[in-house]
This record gives sequence, structure tokens and C-alpha cells, in this order.
Amino acid sequence: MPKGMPLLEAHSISFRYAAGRPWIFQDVSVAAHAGEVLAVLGPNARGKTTMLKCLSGLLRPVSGSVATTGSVGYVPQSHSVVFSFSVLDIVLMGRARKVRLYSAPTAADRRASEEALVRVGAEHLAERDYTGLSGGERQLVLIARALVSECDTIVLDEPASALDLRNQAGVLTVLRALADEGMSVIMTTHHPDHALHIAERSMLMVSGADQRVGPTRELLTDELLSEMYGVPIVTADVTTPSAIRRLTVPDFGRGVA
Ligand SMILES: Nc1ncnc2c1ncn2[C@@H]1O[C@H](COP(=O)(O)OP(=O)(O)OP(=O)(O)O)[C@@H](O)[C@H]1O
Repeated sequence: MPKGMPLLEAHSISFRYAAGRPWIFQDVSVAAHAGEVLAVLGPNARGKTTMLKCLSGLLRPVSGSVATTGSVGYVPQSHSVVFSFSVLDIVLMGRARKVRLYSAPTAADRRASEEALVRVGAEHLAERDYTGLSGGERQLVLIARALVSECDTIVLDEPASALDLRNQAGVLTVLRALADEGMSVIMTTHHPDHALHIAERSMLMVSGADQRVGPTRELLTDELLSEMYGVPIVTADVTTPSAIRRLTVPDFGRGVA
């Protein structure tokens, strides 16, 4: 898809789980574009997962509409399976749209699945039993499963939350590369640093009545982050060996150092 083309557009969407229950969000309009990462941030229980499900068509907004161009792949926060499947089989399930009913996956399907595992750095897990994987390993496999569906927009719920620092770097690099290749990437995160690192634009779910969308660097100010998370936050530019990175530092109060 040409970069900048809107692949997913939400027009004034509102959602609550039942009549009489509080609105999770109201009148939110947002677009996700080919070639871009959109990060969704907010405190626990503010509605990030609910927002992603509405954007990816798993939940229908109470009002408003979501229009998509191309297909959308969804990577959940956690995923449990009852039966024992190999990792490669789990990834192959991502080909379901492409495999005809009652026909076995082809050699090309297997190759695509193996390539997707290489892409996320999890090829060594291919023959392992999925149920025996750690949370972080499962996360990588689920991203590979979405990739083999050849979706145009990939929607990920906290893709880095269960990952150690090396795997966080790996997943953020893969997501940025997918956007650079023309996909639209939408992800939730509890790490403003991750949004600052790879997302051109962000949505801050400040309260049920206050959601803001804008360029990440302009939107993620000390004031707004401190207000949203309810803890003083300072952002600072830090020079690493490879780049200048903007980091957010929450003031947890006095510690041991
Ligand atoms: N199926 C459901 N039925 C009723 N309420 C729900 C349902 N799913 C979520 N909620 C409620 O909706 C609110 C938003 O939940 P959601 O999971 O979208 O938040 P979140 O920002 O993703 O949270 P977290 O950061 O903790 O994962 C919460 O109060 C939650 O309890």
C-alpha cells in the first residue's frame, strides 16, 4: 500500500459494554496510515484493549463507524489453547484465510510460516509445544501468526509487555520495519518510551471523556503524561551509542539511590 494512505479510519466511535454502564470512550476519530505506527496509551483499565477491539472489528462500536482498506490482523495480549499444538502449527493457523476448506496447508504456507518465525527471531521454537512456552515466547509466536496472514494493518495489544529488554528491542525493530515496508501498525503500550521510539502518532486515553490523537513527540508532554498516569513524569533526551532517545522517567519518590 502507498505510504500515507489511510488503511483504517474510525469516525466518531463511542463504546460502553452495556446500556447504563459508563462510556469507555466517546466520539473518537482516528486514522491509521500505511507506513506509520500508531501507539495507544493510557492507564490500566482505561479502555486500550476495548479500543483496539473496536478498531479491528472484534467489537462493534455503540455509535460511529470504522472503515478499513485491506485486511486487519489482531495480536491479543494473551492467548491460551486447550490442545497441544506445535509452534509452527499455531503460526500456520494464521494462513487460515488462504488455505481452502478441507485442504492441507501447502509447502508455500509452511515456508511462509517458517519465514515469519525467523522475522520475529523465534525460528528455534518451531517444533516446541506452544502450551509449554513462556509468555514472552508466546508473544513472538502470535506476532508471527499475524504476519503470515499477510494483513495490511496489524493491531497488537501490548506486544512488548511480557518481553525482556532484548526481545523488546527486537519486537520494536520488527514493528518499525513492517511500517517502513508499508503496513499500518497499531499497538497499545504501557511504555511511553516505546511510543516515542517507533510511533509517528499516538492516542492518549486520558479519561472516558478525553482521548487525544496527535504526533507522538508533540502529544507526550510531561504535563499530559503526569496528568494521565497520576504520577509526576519527566521526559529527557539521552544519548545512546546509536541515537538520541527521548525517555520518560516517572518520579517514584525516594529510592535506594
Ligand atoms: N467484556 C467486558 N464486559 C464488561 N466490562 C469489560 C469487559 N472487558 C473489559 N471491561 C471493562 O472495561 C474497562 C476497560 O478495559 P480494557 O481491558 O479495555 O482496558 P485496558 O486499558 O486495556 O486495561 P489494561 O491496561 O489493564 O490491560 C475496564 O473497566 C474493564 O473492566
